[in-house]
Amino acid sequence: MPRDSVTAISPSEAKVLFADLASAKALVLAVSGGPDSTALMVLAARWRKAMRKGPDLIAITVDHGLRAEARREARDVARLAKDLGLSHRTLRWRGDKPKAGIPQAAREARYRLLAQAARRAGASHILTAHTRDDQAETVLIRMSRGSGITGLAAMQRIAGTPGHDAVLLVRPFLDIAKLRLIATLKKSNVAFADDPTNRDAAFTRARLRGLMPHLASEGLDAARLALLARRAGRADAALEQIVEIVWHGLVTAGPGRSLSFDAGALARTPDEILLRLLGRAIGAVGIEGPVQLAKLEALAEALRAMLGSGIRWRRTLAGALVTLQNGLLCVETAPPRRPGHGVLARNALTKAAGKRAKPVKSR
Ligand SMILES: Nc1ncnc2c1ncn2[C@@H]1O[C@H](COP(=O)(O)OP(=O)(O)OP(=O)(O)O)[C@@H](O)[C@H]1O
Repeated sequence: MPRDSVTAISPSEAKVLFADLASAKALVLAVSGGPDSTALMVLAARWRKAMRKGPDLIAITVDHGLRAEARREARDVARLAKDLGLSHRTLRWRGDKPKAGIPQAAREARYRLLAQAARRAGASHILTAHTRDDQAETVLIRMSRGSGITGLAAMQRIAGTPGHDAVLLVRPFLDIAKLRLIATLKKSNVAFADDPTNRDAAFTRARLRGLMPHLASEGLDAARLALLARRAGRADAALEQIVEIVWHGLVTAGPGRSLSFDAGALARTPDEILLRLLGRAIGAVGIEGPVQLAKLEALAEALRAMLGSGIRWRRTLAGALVTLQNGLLCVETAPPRRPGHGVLARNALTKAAGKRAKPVKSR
């Protein structure tokens, strides 16, 4: 990174970063106590102080109960919040912790607690301190999984809070280098916590973070990866808009929650659009959650081969039944599995459909 770009964030720059939030009633700041979120708290507090009227700011720290130091770090955040004139609460993740998949479970618990706190405070938005470096790592993770355009678009500045869509999640620092946030804290002599799990090679993200300097020496630095995300995001938004128009032109609501499409029109639709139409339809009527991209691709490919053949064709995916007959593609909720047959019935159904049952998120 060029030396001149490692400058502290100025008050006028912070004003631009938070500008669209000025009319909110209240905002929750998600503050772990690490450098990024400590900078979020400091900059948001100064921004608010400079305004006569503006949102109430509530800093929230989630103690996941996973590290001994977490309690002390939460107390340090509380102390700094008080110095900055902000209200602060520490919320604890109670109950049994899973043996595997701790980062994902902690993340879900964190967003649940933050969304609850936001609702209680009448806050429309939760602000996190994700930086351009986090965005770059997310792009690398998605690349390693062979993600499509939607996945490569990585994180958005504003999106629904995962699992709690009614509260918006805002990432004002998504285009800001982490080093600039550290420079901001150093300039103001504000201390922050160091979480060693950020360097723990047991986690994919930490391992990819370790690769960043090597990739940067070949030109694949955080700025380039974030640029890729932005361009993918632009293409993804355009595709979604086209899909929206095509959807309304092609879809007919049938009995129950069923949806049908003219097979001839689908046959003329480009692969990416056909894929997204199918994904939407299955997402709307399926009862087993989001569908994995690779499974959707396999279904769309099989369907493409049958469109126009005149042959009756059926598949189930993610709790949706997809039927092609009489020139129509119908997508409806799959019939319930027979009670008492558990795994056997499930396997028989999915084997017949040539699919594995458990869907996971599509990217
Ligand atoms: N314990 C915590 N308490 C409050 N906020 C937190 C906590 N941990 C993380 N955050 C918020 O989430 C942001 C991202 O943190 P981190 O990158 O560690 O989380 P993550 O699990 O990768 O999040 P995501 O999955 O949403 O990318 C932080 O900048 C901070 O705003």
